[in-house]
Amino acid sequence: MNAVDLTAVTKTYGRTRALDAVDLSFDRGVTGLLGPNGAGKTTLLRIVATSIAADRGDVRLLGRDPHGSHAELTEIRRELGYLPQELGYPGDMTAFGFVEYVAVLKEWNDRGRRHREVRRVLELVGLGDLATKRVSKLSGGQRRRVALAQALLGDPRILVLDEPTTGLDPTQRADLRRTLSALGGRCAVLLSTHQTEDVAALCERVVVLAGGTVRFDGTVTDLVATAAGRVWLCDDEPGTDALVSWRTGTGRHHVVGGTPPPGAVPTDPTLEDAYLLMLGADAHAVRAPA
Ligand SMILES: Nc1ncnc2c1ncn2[C@@H]1O[C@H](COP(=O)(O)OP(=O)(O)OP(=O)(O)O)[C@@H](O)[C@H]1O
Repeated sequence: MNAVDLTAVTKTYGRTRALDAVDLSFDRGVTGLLGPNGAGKTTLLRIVATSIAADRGDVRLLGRDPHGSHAELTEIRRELGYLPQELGYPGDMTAFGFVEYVAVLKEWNDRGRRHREVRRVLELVGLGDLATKRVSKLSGGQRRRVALAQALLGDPRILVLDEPTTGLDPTQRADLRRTLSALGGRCAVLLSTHQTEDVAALCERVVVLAGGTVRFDGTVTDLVATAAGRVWLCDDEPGTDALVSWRTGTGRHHVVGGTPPPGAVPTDPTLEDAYLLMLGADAHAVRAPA
């Protein structure tokens, strides 16, 4: 039995088909979900987190149907942690108070056990020393870690993280990677991000979504291999048929796709190069604002 089994899952908002007959299964390990804006990543994560229902298709979480009975849903939610893209903090709570509030909602009724668990998850995200600080006074990255702490309550078997690295500085991102890779050994971690380097550093598996469908599902190494021989460094401005190119800090041009410019030297592709090539024209929407 997989932790998560999705079969022909479809979700439509009005006229927008956010997910179109998606088949995916997840078990132990860290899977990165990549895709341009509007690809359907958050919709997929919200379905796995039982926050919304699919219109069609079958969703099995830990072998159970989240919309079968209230008892089944409760059983699933006990084993599920969810970090949404945006999380509101009611009132002017401390970090400890907020995580404890979520623990109460998750029916951690024994006060002593609950307090120990809240302290454990705050330590796990490196916020032990800031537990008594008001959330409103924390930095954006620290607040994101409070949000992560609540998702880790009870050592879930399914962990759903929507853009967990947003707002984290490089040290915090490295700490988060260490925490998540350790968790991946015993639970199914599913995370969405726009940071291909986080996926390259952390995930065994990568799923690329675009337009509500799965464009790639495999290892990071296999995705990177699809770009072999299609990325170059050159001194002169590349031709117009390159998919994308930019001038690097060394003054050379990094060219992805198209025909090799004169004097171009092949270079090892990154996951970002492979991702851009995989999405082709759609990928420009991702890089355009940069
Ligand atoms: N509540 C909603 N009502 C209407 N349309 C929605 C709603 N939520 C999502 N959509 C639409 O569904 C599509 C998929 O959105 P979703 O948020 O799942 O994408 P995403 O890949 O997470 O995007 P992003 O990277 O921008 O967060 C988009 O076209 C979006 O506009």
